[in-house]
Amino acid sequence: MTRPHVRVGARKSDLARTQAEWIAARLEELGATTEFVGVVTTGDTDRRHLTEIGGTGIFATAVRSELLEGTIDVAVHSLKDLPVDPAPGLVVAAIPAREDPRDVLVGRHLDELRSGMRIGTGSPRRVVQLAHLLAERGLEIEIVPIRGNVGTRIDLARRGEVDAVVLASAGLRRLGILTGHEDRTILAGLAAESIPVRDVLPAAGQAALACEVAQTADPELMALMAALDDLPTRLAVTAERRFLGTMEAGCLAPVGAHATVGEGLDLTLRAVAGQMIRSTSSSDAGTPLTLVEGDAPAPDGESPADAVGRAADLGDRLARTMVLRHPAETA
Ligand SMILES: NCc1[nH]cc(CCC(=O)O)c1CC(=O)O
Repeated sequence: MTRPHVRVGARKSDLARTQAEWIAARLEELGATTEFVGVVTTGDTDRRHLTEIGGTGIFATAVRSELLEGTIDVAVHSLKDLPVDPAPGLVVAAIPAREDPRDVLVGRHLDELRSGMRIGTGSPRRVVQLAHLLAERGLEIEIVPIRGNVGTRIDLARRGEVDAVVLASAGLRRLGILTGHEDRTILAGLAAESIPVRDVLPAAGQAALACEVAQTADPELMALMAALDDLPTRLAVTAERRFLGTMEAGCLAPVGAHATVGEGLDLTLRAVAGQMIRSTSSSDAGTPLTLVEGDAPAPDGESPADAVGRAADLGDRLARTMVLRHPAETA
């Protein structure tokens, strides 16, 4: 029998390529041969701020077209960058076990932050939660909009253009920049500290990968995908993404959502929504944050498909609670 050959496509950034290579390595362990196909996306060529380019899925769209055209067999995405609405003709066939879902402050440890410092982040979700956290600690810190890939953002802190930046732990770990399990550490010569999820909730799907294939993919490829799928991760991200979907919030909305999966696949979901901040100082953090939390215990003898349904219902239910409690526009 010949080994299946899988063309694995992703964006061309270092992180996207590393993630695709990780998936390719898993597929090779399962007996496949693989090749990497790099795809250039609008998000990579347009230097404007992401909130200005607008639209969701600017990173995913180009990679998805390659799938639909049949030039690649599997698209590897960061799940948090993948629009919640399914793409016609495509299916997320595998969600492997998630990495550390937390954000990391790079440049200063949390207790080294002082009024007058500047923190760089382009994410509205991070802005609203950091502003709130810093104001609570009596700090007046300017939050500066930045963007760029992981290396570019770390360099801003290294060169002192900002005192610290905020990055996803998962990206840093996948790139091998962050290692070890201490919450406070040194990374590439800079202070770094993982921010507890109770202080800054991650983006829905953060730290998880999504392997997307054509609905018409052959059974052999589908079997490989099934072997990569991790049910606890799928349940957690299903709850988080359904929350986002029901809120009608995109990946650029100031919304965080994080689900944990306990013994026997019991689920807990916590989510936060802020309001679009126009000012960028943490002293003006009068913007209300609304927090909601809910759980969905697993019944005995539940099938995996029913568990996914339960996760989706939890996300849906919590989003409805959020919409009732949260005052104004969140998108
Ligand atoms: N927004 C871009 C992006 N998309 C996925 C990751 C990293 C890892 C992940 O969440 O899977 C990052 C970088 C970051 O937010 O620092």
